Amino acid sequence: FASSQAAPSAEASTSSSYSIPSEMKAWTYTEYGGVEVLKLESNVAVPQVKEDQVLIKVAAAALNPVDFKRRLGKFKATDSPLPLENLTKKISSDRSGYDVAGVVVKVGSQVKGLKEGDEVYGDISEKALDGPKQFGSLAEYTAVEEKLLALKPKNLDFAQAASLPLAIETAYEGLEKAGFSEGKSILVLGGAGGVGSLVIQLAKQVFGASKVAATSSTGKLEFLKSLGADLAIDYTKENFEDLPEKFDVVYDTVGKKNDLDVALLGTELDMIYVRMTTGQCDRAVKAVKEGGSVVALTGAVTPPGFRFVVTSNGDSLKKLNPYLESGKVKALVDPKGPFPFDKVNEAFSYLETNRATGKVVIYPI
Ligand SMILES: NC(=O)C1=CN([C@@H]2O[C@H](COP(=O)(O)OP(=O)(O)OC[C@H]3O[C@@H](n4cnc5c(N)ncnc54)[C@H](OP(=O)(O)O)[C@@H]3O)[C@@H](O)[C@H]2O)C=CC1
Ligand SMILES: CC[C@H]1OC(C)=C(O)C1=O
Repeated sequence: FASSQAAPSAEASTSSSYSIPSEMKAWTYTEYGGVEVLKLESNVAVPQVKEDQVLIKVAAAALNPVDFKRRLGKFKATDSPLPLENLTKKISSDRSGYDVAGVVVKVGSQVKGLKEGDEVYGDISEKALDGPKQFGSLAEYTAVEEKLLALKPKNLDFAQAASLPLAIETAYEGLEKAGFSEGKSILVLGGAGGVGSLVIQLAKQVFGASKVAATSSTGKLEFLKSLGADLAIDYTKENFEDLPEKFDVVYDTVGKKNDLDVALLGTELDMIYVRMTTGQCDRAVKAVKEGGSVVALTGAVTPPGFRFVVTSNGDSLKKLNPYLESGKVKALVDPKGPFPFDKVNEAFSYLETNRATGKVVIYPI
């Protein structure tokens, strides 16, 4: 079968004391579309490790919106090719899943800092959109460059660890790019989501924010405060940009509203019309102080806002591990999960409601 993996050279990987199969169970899709194109296949090729990679026996994975956006074909221009099915129905690769936590079972010949048996976590694709790996973490095994991984925090189980990488690296990278620092104030749009819930915590616990405000719907306001938000704003009742207080940084994790949100909210039509006709970034720039920064993760960007795409980096996780191991920063697994491996389609259906609280995790695998 065709595969993006070059045939590993003899010295690409060392032998392993673990017995590793040639095929595995993995979630895959061979065409773009909704959750209905997702299939749990049992004859997917186990990825070969390159010299700088380790093979991980996956214990847990987490879902991110980029997974379903890719599956819908939103990024096909820069995406890796779809998996191929050959005559004997072998599937070349599996695709979904960036976040992984598991055990190293094989190391490439150039790997220096990891060994078999290490418990690790990370985001497996260095560039989320620019040629992401053709295989993903929603599988029994996955291959990842050593530089993208860190040892799992000792106090976290695999499900908690898997919930973190892409979201915490996005939160951290956005705060860094915004020049956020001690004594500054921040407004987090989408404070209850995977990224927003970590922006609140990092701003408070790692960067030393003077004030953290955040938005969510009515039922999640206390959750925002439990994360460290000093001010929880109910977006179904007030527009944050109308508040007199302005902030040094506004971190927008919401971007454009989608129809589904309107359907769910369903009340105060005027408020919804306002929200529907203006993206959050248009509004975010009205809440930032002169000379402040507006971080945008998705959708149209209004100056002085800027948008970036997360870069996976194990060193960021290593830097944040002490905050996780001390409990200052908490991993947040959405209480509707974790979802077992055979329920990934249900997990995606839930994530795609845009209502997840913290992270949607797949465990056990
Ligand atoms: N550029 C990049 O590198 C990255 C981009 N992203 C993008 O950022 C966005 C957020 O990602 P992620 O946090 O994982 O998403 P989630 O699926 O976790 O977001 C769900 C959360 O969004 C909240 N929410 C929805 N609408 C609003 C609103 N109008 N105001 C306030 N909160 C709202 C919901 O709270 P409630 O139920 O109260 O509405 C819910 O808790 C996605 O579009 C994702 O694609 C994510 C990571 C990296
Ligand atoms: C351009 C934003 C895009 O990149 C990631 C990782 C997402 O989740 C997006 O929407």
